Amino acid sequence: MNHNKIYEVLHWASSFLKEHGKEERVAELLICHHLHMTRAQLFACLRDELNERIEKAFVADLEKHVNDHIPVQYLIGSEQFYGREFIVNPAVLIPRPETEELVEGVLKRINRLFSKQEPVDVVDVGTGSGAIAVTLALENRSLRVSATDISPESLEVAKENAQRLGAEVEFWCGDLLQPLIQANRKVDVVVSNPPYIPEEDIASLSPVVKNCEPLRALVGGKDGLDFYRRFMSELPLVLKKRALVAFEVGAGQGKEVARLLGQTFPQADVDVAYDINGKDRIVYAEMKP
Ligand SMILES: C[S@@+](CC[C@H](N)C(=O)[O-])C[C@H]1O[C@@H](n2cnc3c(N)ncnc32)[C@H](O)[C@@H]1O
Repeated sequence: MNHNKIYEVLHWASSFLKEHGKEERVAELLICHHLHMTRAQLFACLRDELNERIEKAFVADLEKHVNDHIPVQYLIGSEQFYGREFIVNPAVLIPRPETEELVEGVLKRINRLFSKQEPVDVVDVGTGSGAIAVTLALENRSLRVSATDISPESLEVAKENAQRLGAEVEFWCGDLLQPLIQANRKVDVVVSNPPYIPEEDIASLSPVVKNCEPLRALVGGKDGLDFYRRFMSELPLVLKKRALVAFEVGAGQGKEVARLLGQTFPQADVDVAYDINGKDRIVYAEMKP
């Protein structure tokens, strides 16, 4: 029996995706996943015939992506973050490239603010897949990293990522910083990419985001700022005297989050970092004794 060649199926899949307004590169990502191959390996065997069972599974996934808007990362079960592969499923937000900037900024500031001799305690609040906490722990092995999330399902994914990637992270299930407050834990660094999308903006998000990613990971109340406001009463209870706070924010939120931090910590140096398009991305507050 004659089977379709890989390049023929790929060609058909790319047109199918294009026709439905989806990115054509999804075809390559999905076929590599089904063939258990890297991109380079795929290109070396484009003229081979595609096994019928694999073709069916591949087409079924393409249809889920086009018809049900399931993100390709959930279909293949992983996403790259800071050069590492993180497991993802619909219980967690797919880590975004923008959040890599937050990790980079935090690593730089930790090096500048804290002496190499003292242990630095860091907590990632709302860890999701664990992308931030695990990356910090792997990039700077001397950090003592903990992470919290309100969702036990998210924490399962984060724990699996920590274990597979060989990172030591202590996980806590609970509301914002409450697990640490109750354990009377103090930390040097609080980092968070909390839900920050205003309620009314959810309707205008792409179906891939609003129908598939957990709403609890996205919505930050009426104006998107609920989580930052709630942080202001909890941060003073966990932070040591010399400390760093780093929050990812949505476009247009930097000024208000900076104001909240300045009001809560009048001695702090607060600054907003912008992305290459000039949108506010991260607010940092550095407290010195
Ligand atoms: C925007 S996602 C960020 C996920 C991950 N840190 C990242 O950057 O990819 C926000 C996370 O906050 C968690 N979350 C929502 N409400 C929370 C709460 N009250 N306390 C702790 N975590 C919460 C969600 O479950 C979700 O994992």
